[in-house]
Amino acid sequence: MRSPVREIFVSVQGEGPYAGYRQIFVRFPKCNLECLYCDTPKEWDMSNKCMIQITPGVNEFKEFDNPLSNDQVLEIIKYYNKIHSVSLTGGEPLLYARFIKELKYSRYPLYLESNMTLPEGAKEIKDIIKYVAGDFKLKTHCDFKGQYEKVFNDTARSFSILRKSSFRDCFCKMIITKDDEKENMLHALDQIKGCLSTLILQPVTPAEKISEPVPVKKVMEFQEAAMDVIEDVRVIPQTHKMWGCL
Ligand SMILES: C[S@@+](CC[C@H](N)C(=O)[O-])C[C@H]1O[C@@H](n2cnc3c(N)ncnc32)[C@H](O)[C@@H]1O
Ligand SMILES: Nc1nc2[nH]cc(C(=O)O)c2c(=O)[nH]1
Ligand code: SF4
Ligand SMILES: [Mg+2]
Repeated sequence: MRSPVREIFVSVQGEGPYAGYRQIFVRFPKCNLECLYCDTPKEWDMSNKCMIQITPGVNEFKEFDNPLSNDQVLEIIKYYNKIHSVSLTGGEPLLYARFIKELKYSRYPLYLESNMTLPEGAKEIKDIIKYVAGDFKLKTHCDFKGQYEKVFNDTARSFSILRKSSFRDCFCKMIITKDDEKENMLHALDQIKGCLSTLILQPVTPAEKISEPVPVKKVMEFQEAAMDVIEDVRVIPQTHKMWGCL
């Protein structure tokens, strides 16, 4: 099987409870959502090459023709040493669940970075993902075109499918902007609390369409309220942006 891949590189995980671990990032193109704060470019067509990093930390890339086969991706993964896990990200990796299923013989464990809105994709890959970094998008994060209730329910279903188990860790990242309301965060958390090891409150990094940061007081209030629901609630901003790694 083949899939378009935007880029493959080695970096240090910058978000959530695994921040600091050395990972391979496999970034798929395209997404089913358009979050206002998204820091990943959207434009993509099949004439784009897949950019493969040669040396970790160095911005030199080899170009591969798209789409890539599973075997090619597995070979590229094998090429890098001393890796904690392979972050499957995007865009939205669950759009490529059938392709990801064929990466089960990866040299390193698979770490899914997902918006969790595609439960059918979640079902396909639930047995091969060791780490789930799942976002729960709140109402203000994009234009849900009147469909937020469906997105909300699909997200809760995906968390239930990919819940923590003896084999798998599952945590949730909620991006917090100045416009988010505590009640919406708590309503979301209530649906998924039994599926998680940890809730990460990730203050938005100001981007093109969201230029203002979230006030510290707001984040502290969100954390305090969330701790009534689950024990482990941490505030961790995107750390890779601080030192300029990919
Ligand atoms: C680019 S997304 C790709 C994976 C998947 N589509 C998702 O949204 O989880 C990776 C992570 O970056 C986060 N992110 C993107 N832009 C951000 C920003 N401006 N501030 C904080 N987090 C951001 C997303 O919320 C998500 O947790
Ligand atoms: N260093 C680093 N950490 C990350 N954690 C999640 C990322 C993503 O874009 O999915 C990301 C990323 O792009 N870079
Ligand atoms: S779901 Fe992820 S990739 Fe898609 S727009 Fe939102 S942050 Fe960007
Ligand atoms: Mg990123």
